[in-house]
Amino acid sequence: MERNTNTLEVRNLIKYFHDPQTFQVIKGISFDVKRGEFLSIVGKSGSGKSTLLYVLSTMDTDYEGSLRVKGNLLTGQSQNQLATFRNENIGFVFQFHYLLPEFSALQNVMLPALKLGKHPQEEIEHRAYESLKLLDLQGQELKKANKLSGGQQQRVAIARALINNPSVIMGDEPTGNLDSKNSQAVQEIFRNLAKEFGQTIICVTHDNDFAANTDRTIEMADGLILQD
Ligand SMILES: Nc1ncnc2c1ncn2[C@@H]1O[C@H](COP(=O)(O)OP(=O)(O)OP(=O)(O)O)[C@@H](O)[C@H]1O
Repeated sequence: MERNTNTLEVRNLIKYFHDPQTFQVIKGISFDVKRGEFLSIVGKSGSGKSTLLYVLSTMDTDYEGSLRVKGNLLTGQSQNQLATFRNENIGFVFQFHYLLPEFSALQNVMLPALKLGKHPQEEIEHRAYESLKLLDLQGQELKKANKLSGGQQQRVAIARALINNPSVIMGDEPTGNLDSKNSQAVQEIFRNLAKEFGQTIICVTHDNDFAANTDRTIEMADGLILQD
């Protein structure tokens, strides 16, 4: 697949919240994200970044406009179809990693692939080891998640996001909980994934250094794109 194909296409996206009064939180935005692009989304608190990411991730389906990922029109698909699509194509990394604390790093990473149910357990385990190795977590595989450092836990969360080999990785403040050294390590990992494997990375961040490290930054203000 060529690098200048679009992984993501957003057209005339509008979203309302109705709590307590109806207001337009996303006011009609359109953009494309290319394969292998590392994109950051920045903007003041309340500008609509997380809301946008929820729509892009297909978790929020209550919007107007259209969303295509890898050429598939996702707007209007059923929750079941979207869940399958997400599991196969989109990886998530959050500020708080939501690992299962009593499960090992390896088990945490294997879970999304077991859930997908497309491959035998031994193959999934092998891929989980590979994924953890890629994130420099060799030797930590069998430790319980709650026995790992914050930076290690976040890298386990990234390994988990990678296990199904998603075309798109989305992060909501993925380094928000890390010190600058660990944050830089995570940025480096994302950059390499984009460059080497052509994965498309989209991260909401408050961190200007993080944004400066990405290929492209979309700045949101009041539900619109202020700068791209
Ligand atoms: N579920 C909801 N119901 C009603 N209003 C909401 C809901 N979620 C968010 N909002 C409002 O929508 C606006 C955009 O919120 P959003 O979380 O997208 O902003 P953000 O740019 O991600 O902010 P931050 O940087 O603080 O995380 C805010 O005014 C917020 O109060």
